[in-house]
Amino acid sequence: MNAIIQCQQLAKRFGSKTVLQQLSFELQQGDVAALIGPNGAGKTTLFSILCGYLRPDSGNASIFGHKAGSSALFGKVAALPQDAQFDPAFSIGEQLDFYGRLQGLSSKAAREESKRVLALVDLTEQLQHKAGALSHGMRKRAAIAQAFIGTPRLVLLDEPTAGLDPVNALHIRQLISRLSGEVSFMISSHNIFELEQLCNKVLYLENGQLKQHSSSDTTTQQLQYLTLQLEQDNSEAISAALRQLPGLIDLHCAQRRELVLSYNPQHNADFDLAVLQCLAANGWRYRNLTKGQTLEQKLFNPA
Ligand SMILES: Nc1ncnc2c1ncn2[C@@H]1O[C@H](COP(=O)(O)OP(=O)(O)OP(=O)(O)O)[C@@H](O)[C@H]1O
Repeated sequence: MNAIIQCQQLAKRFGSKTVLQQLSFELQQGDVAALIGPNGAGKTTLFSILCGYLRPDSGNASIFGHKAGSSALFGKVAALPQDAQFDPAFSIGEQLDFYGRLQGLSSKAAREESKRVLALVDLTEQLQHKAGALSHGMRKRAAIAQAFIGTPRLVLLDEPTAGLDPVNALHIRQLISRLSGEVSFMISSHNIFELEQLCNKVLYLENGQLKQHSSSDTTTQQLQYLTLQLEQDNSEAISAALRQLPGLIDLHCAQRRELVLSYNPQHNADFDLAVLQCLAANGWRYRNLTKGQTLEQKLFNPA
């Protein structure tokens, strides 16, 4: 097996707060791996260590056999940081050219590369546009394009579809799926549904610890889903209470007044009942609670 990422006993603290604890896992060539976990679980910290932006306090992280962040990985590993931004003063093309030049391309080759990666995310027309003239979704797609400059063999994407509408999110998933034959991916997201469609491996982080590390064949297929439509704008309070329920794997706000929960019925066979009991105990009214596929899956993957 060709390991692309090997982490052994990785640990990281910020001051007195332990953010990652004794994290050990391996990803193989061709894997599309999901990194999931609640807010503050340590996903971005792990990404930052893998990218070489942060050093672990102890343990090892290696990529293609080299220490994370080492110069041997230059051009082989690319990342989309969670809050990637473009400079509003320059055009998208100029900024992508700059990243291409940093990778050693000539001006002409960098311009061709900028066009190629913008075409991947359907932004060919926006080459000359400044970032400020693009919608949030377009800026996000341009940032994803930046991660594909050159020929990276591993791409780390932190929340690649956050803030995108369902159609744009679908385009990004299709792009990842199309490229996954040539490139290995590690993707962090709160949207477990998209990860289920894309990923063959799941890393579940909670409080800086790896709770599950397994193939999606054996993990996500065991998961069940609930969509909870609320009567009022009290999703934050309800989410906080539901996150305490045993068996919960992920919870996200799919849209205003709609929460989507995934859970492992092997950990809690009566999870749906527990949700109803929690709502009743707090006097929270809801409009609808459904089991199964999301609207997005029904709309875009009717088969
Ligand atoms: N530079 C820092 N200094 C101090 N604490 C930090 C720093 N970066 C992250 N943390 C803390 O480390 C913990 C993990 O943060 P991290 O951003 O890795 O979580 P996450 O899983 O990516 O969260 P989210 O899903 O909200 O993006 C949090 O408690 C956060 O407050």
